[in-house]
Amino acid sequence: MANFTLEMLMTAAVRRPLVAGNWKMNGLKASIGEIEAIARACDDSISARVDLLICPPATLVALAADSVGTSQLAIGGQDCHVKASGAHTGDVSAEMLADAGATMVIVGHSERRADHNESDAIVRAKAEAAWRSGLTAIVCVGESEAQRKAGEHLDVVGGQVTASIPDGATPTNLVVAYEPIWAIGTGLVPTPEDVAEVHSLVRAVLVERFGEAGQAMRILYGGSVKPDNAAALLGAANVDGALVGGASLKATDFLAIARACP
Ligand SMILES: O=C(CO)COP(=O)(O)O
Repeated sequence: MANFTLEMLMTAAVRRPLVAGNWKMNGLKASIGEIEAIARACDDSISARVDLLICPPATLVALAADSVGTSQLAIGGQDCHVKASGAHTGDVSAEMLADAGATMVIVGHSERRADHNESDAIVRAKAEAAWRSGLTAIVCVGESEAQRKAGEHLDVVGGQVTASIPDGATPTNLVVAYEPIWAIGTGLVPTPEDVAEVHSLVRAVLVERFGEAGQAMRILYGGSVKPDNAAALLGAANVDGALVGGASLKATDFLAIARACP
């Protein structure tokens, strides 16, 4: 029991929360003021305990990275190609995102898996591409509503974590985001107990594969996180931050979620 308590204290100290905003296909140059407002707020007490990241559309990554300057707000991409360059019209590589000033990239978001037929193997290759360019990969996993109703959520998420994360993951180059598909953009949220159940499973899979390093890897929750439910969701066991969609488009809402980190 004493060991267990010590371990929990140590891991709590190691895992600094990350609150990340995924702007999806939203945002024009005129929206950069929201990112600047978040960057300014980063200079206060928030940045002392929480890492903040905004992933704008690819068209705004360079502008956003320039705008945040030396503040503590990081800028990321929402997807990357598996290759660094080549004949892939319309795609963006991890190398290009890094060149534009990004330090992280989301891979395997359920909208990419659904809209672009991305398999676990492709997501894994994208995470490797991210690492080759020095980016941290935020690997997304999550079950559908039908899978949840059938009681398959743990099997589905465990399988995705195993198959989507490459060998060589570390607490620095990998973040996992659990985003139940049925909670994205719907206003439906799992209970903190339901979130803790899945995050504990993800933690166990990471520790089994990566040993002690798995204890230090961050696992974010995403899906209808708002200022009024953030404290409860972020307080659940093994939740190390949030991946926020709609509520990240407004600096005030995003910052309220960041401040709700325990
Ligand atoms: O998909 C999400 C973040 O990647 C979650 O989106 P919402 O916060 O809008 O539900």
